[in-house]
Amino acid sequence: MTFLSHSGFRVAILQLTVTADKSTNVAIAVERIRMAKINGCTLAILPECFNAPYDTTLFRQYAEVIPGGKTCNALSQAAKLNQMYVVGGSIPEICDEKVYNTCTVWDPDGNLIAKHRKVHLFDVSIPGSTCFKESDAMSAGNTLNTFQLGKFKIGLGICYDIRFSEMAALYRKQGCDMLIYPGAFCTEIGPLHWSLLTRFRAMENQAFVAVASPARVTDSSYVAWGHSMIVDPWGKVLGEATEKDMDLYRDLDFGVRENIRRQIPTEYQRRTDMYDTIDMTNKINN
Ligand SMILES: O=C(O)CCC(=O)C(=O)O
Repeated sequence: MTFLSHSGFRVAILQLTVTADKSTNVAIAVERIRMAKINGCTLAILPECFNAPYDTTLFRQYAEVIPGGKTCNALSQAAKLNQMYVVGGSIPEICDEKVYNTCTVWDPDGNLIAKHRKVHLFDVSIPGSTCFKESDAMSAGNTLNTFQLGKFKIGLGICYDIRFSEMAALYRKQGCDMLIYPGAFCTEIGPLHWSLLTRFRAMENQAFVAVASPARVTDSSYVAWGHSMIVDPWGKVLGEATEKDMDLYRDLDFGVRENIRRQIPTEYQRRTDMYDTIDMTNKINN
C-alpha cells in the first residue's frame, strides 16, 4: 500500500548505475520505480542525467524532446502503472537546437506536471582537481519550478543549483515544504560540500531536502560521489546512501516542519527592511 496521508508520504531515492546504453538506463529506472511502489512509496526520485553519461561531448547525442521522447514516455508509463509521483532526475533535452539539463515530474496518471531546466550551469575550474564546463554543451533554464504533491509543495533544482541559496529562498517564500535536487557531485568536491549544502538548504529553509545521485562508477569519465540523501527541516539526515548502487526509502512526516517553523520562527523574524534583495515577481512556475 502507498503511504500518503495528511501528514506525509514515503519517498524513494533511486541511486542507480548509469551506463552508456540509454535503453538499459531507462529500463533500470522503470524497474526501480516498480520496486519503490512495492515498498509503499508515493514519490520516486531519479538522479541527474540518469539516462546518459554525464559528459559534455555526449549530451547532444543522447538528447530527447520533452515530452514525447523515449525516456519521457517510459517515465509517464511507469508513473501511471505504479500510481506514483516520479521526479525524473534529469535528462539532456533538445529544444530549438539547444540542449538543456532538464528534470521532469510525472503524476500518478502519467501527466507531466512540472519541468525544470537547470538554471545554474556547472562551470568550474579547480587546477589539479575538477574542470568542467557544462555551458560548452548546455543552455541554462530561466525559470524556477514547483509542483504539488497532495497538500505539499515541492521546489525543483538540479545539482549546481543547490549552491545558490537565493533560489532555495525563493522556494521558501513560495511556501515549499520540500526541495528536490537530482545531482551528481564529483569525488573531489562531494566529500566536503554535498552533505553540507544539503543539510544547510534544509536547515535555513526549514524544509525537507532530497538529493539523488547516480551510483559511483569508477571507470567512467565523470565519477559521481553517490551518497544520495534525505534531510529533514532540522538538518537531520534521515537517510544517506553509500557510493554503491542502492535505493533509500524513508517516511517523511511534515509535522516536523510545522513544529520547527513554530519553535524557531525565522520566517517571521527576517529584517527584510534591512536586507531583502530578492524580488520574486513572476519568477516561479507553479
Ligand atoms: O557543485 C558541484 O560541486 C557539482 C555540480 C555538478 O556536478 C553539476 O552541476 O552537475
